[in-house]
Amino acid sequence: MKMGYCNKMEPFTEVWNLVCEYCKSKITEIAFSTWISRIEPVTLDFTDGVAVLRVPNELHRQTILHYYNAILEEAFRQIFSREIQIRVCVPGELETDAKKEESAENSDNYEFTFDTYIVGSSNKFAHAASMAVASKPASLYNPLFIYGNSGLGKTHLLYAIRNEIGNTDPSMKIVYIKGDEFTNELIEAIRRGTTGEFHQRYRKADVLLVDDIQFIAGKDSTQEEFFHTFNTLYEAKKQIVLTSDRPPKDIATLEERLLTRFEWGLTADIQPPDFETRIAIIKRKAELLKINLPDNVVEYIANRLKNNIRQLEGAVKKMKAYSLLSGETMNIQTAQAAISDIINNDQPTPFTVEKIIDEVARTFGTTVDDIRSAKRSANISGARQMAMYVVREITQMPMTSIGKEFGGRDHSTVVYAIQQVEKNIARDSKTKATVEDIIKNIRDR
Ligand SMILES: Nc1ncnc2c1ncn2[C@@H]1O[C@H](COP(=O)(O)OP(=O)(O)OP(=O)(O)O)[C@@H](O)[C@H]1O
Repeated sequence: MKMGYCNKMEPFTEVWNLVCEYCKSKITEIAFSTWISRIEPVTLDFTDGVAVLRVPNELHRQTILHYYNAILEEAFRQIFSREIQIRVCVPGELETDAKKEESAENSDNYEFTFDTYIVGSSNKFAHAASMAVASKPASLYNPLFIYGNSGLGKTHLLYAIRNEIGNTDPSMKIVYIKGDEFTNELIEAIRRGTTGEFHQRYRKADVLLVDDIQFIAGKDSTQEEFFHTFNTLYEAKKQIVLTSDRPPKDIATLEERLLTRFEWGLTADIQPPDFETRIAIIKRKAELLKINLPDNVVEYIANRLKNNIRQLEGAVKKMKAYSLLSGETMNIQTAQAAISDIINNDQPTPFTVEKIIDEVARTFGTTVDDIRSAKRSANISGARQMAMYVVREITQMPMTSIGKEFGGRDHSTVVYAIQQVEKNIARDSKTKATVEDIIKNIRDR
């Protein structure tokens, strides 16, 4: 049996019917109906000699690969008198699926707007203030300082402000930046001698939105730069919105002059959502992801994930993924699995020496390479001593191993460095605050 063919068939139903006929003649009816009849033909590519088949789940894939691969290849050989290799995929794996997923994703990736923000007692003040700022930039609260723990919707509000202002007045120059990126960009600009461009970018904004401003604290040149940016914008009556995980007064190494400025406008906090708000959020996320969650499942999730909206959203997404991949229904068992995945994934990542040196480098306005190098300028030596101290504090690594991490320095150098930092901590509160902020930033990152 031979067929004329073009290079790629998508899907290849006719050919597939022939393959099925062949298999039926070789295996039992039960085996056929259990395994072969549930295969979906996806593409047949003659150039590569590959047939892609889709099966409902991983177990099915493994069975086909182990027990039916040979017979399927034989069927193709009979039909085309040539070798065709079989590739078996499960839903979600293929490009076509990727595209479908992408469009589904896009609907998942709903925009961070005021429309998609659920308001409850825990966030209504921050929400109202953000709406006010978005409707009349720089006339009501300037700066607006929003703070709250991770995953409670600070970034969502910043984006909502950006979207709202951008839609109302597309001519507005809106700049969004994260505090640590601001630091990185500044260090880079100083290194390349392009600070002029850096100033322009931020000081010419109509609206400046800085997420996680706490990351600039303790970093002298960044704070200096931000101070001037702030003043320029404020005096030109431009809107500034800042977010942080703490209120200004709790950012230990924030310069006094910045602290005062951050409190000039309005400070609004976001607390963890109450039960009703959690229920509303889960339902809304499920609706946006186009999945149907029974009320008992919604309540089950709301009773277990209380402090972080990102996790609530993660649970709903996980449930959708389970249902797409294995056709599982939305019940308490699936919710249980989704939640335990999230809680397990939520374990803090271990502190690596790299991560620690990176944060210290940022704080001192230098680089990881410099800290690990033999350079001896005061700032780099100070950063190196601090990095050794923090590595010891966090990891309890032996001194000799710490030495190796810092360009092969010996035990006594590490001991000396740590003693120096200890002395500084004892005699000035700024060093102590710097250490605390560095450790907190490493944890939060
Ligand atoms: N009130 C809300 N209504 C709807 N979705 C929300 C709400 N609050 C947070 N979310 C969603 O939760 C997720 C986490 O929110 P977001 O990233 O804004 O948190 P964050 O406070 O900026 O956290 P981090 O400090 O870790 O950056 C986002 O997907 C956001 O859309």
